[in-house]
Amino acid sequence: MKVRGVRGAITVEENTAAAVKDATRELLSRMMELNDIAVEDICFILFSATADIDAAYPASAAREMGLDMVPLLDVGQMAVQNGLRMCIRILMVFNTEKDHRDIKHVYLRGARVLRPDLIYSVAIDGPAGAGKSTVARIIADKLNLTYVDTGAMYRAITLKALEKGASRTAEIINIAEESSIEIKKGRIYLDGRDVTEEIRKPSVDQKVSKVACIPQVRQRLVKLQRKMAENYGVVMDGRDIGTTVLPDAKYKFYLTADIKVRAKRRYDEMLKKGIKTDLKKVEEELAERDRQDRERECSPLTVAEDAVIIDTTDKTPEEVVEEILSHIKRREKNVL
Ligand SMILES: Nc1ncnc2c1ncn2[C@@H]1O[C@H](COP(=O)(O)OP(=O)(O)O)[C@@H](O)[C@H]1O
Ligand SMILES: Nc1ccn([C@@H]2O[C@H](COP(=O)(O)OP(=O)(O)O)[C@@H](O)[C@H]2O)c(=O)n1
Repeated sequence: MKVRGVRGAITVEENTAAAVKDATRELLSRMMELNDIAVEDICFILFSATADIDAAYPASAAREMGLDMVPLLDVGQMAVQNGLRMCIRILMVFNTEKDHRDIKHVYLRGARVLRPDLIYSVAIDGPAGAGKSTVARIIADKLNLTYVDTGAMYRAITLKALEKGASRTAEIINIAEESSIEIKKGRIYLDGRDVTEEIRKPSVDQKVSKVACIPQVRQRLVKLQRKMAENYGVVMDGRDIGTTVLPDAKYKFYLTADIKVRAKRRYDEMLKKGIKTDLKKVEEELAERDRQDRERECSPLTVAEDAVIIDTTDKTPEEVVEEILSHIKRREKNVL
């Protein structure tokens, strides 16, 4: 095992013990979760706070989280003219097998401005089967960003509506408003239940675009999606990311491919999962879903003005990833 360090920072809105402890807990949990750090792997943790924070020691929140066997030290942050105010910084040193390039440093809330080179958003939109999720996952991994599959969120609401036999718009809106949806380590949780596989069922495929047409459902999910991108650097894929969810995303891509090729990809995927189907039927369903996604009134599938369009018809996923990374590398110096 090697000894490595991970950095993090977060801002607080007010100088109260509750705000300091809340922020410290949020930051520490996120640093440990993203880097697979167990308590027994931590060597020590240093905390600093700017001079405008004196309501509580950040380390006291760590102790309350069960890190009382870990050496902890609070120090005052050096004051620099016009430096970020109300900020808590953390340096955690721990044992790991990871390469230092794979360490995910975490900058939350107002502290994002400290490392714009690490924390930015990539939006990937396009129709079904264009290859969005395949490449988004790889890109997120290579850039140390968090992958957010927004289609999975619409699918989760659709799954719950099917399970509850809810078909009226008002009932579906209610489900969207009362449900908890979380994405952790590439898996999607609906009210705490892992539904990653279930949301890919053909019955969900058939209904999801209808659910996604309901403006109130979109409002609720877009709010959650923006919150995720506010807190972490993300690669987010969907239909309206570059146009509506993250219109200020630093990078925007629109993937497309011939409908016959997209249908064949989806058909092969289903065969692999042991789902017997008919290629023509898959193509018809895909075309119908595209139609509903393009024609709906609320945030339809369109190309953002500033998106780079990539036709993946004759490209392998590796070629698409290379093309996307070549655009990003022009502006980001840390990308290999
Ligand atoms: N460029 C590509 N060439 C060939 N197959 C691909 C390509 N991109 C994705 N695939 C395959 O096509 C299927 C659909 O891709 P996916 O990434 O799920 O598309 P989307 O997220 O746009 O719906 C997957 O089985 C994936 O392995
Ligand atoms: N940002 C998004 C993402 C998905 N969706 C809807 O959710 C459906 C499923 O999205 P998905 O990305 O899982 O679909 P696939 O392309 O993977 O089949 C889409 O057909 C859209 O109707 C949306 O409206 N807006």
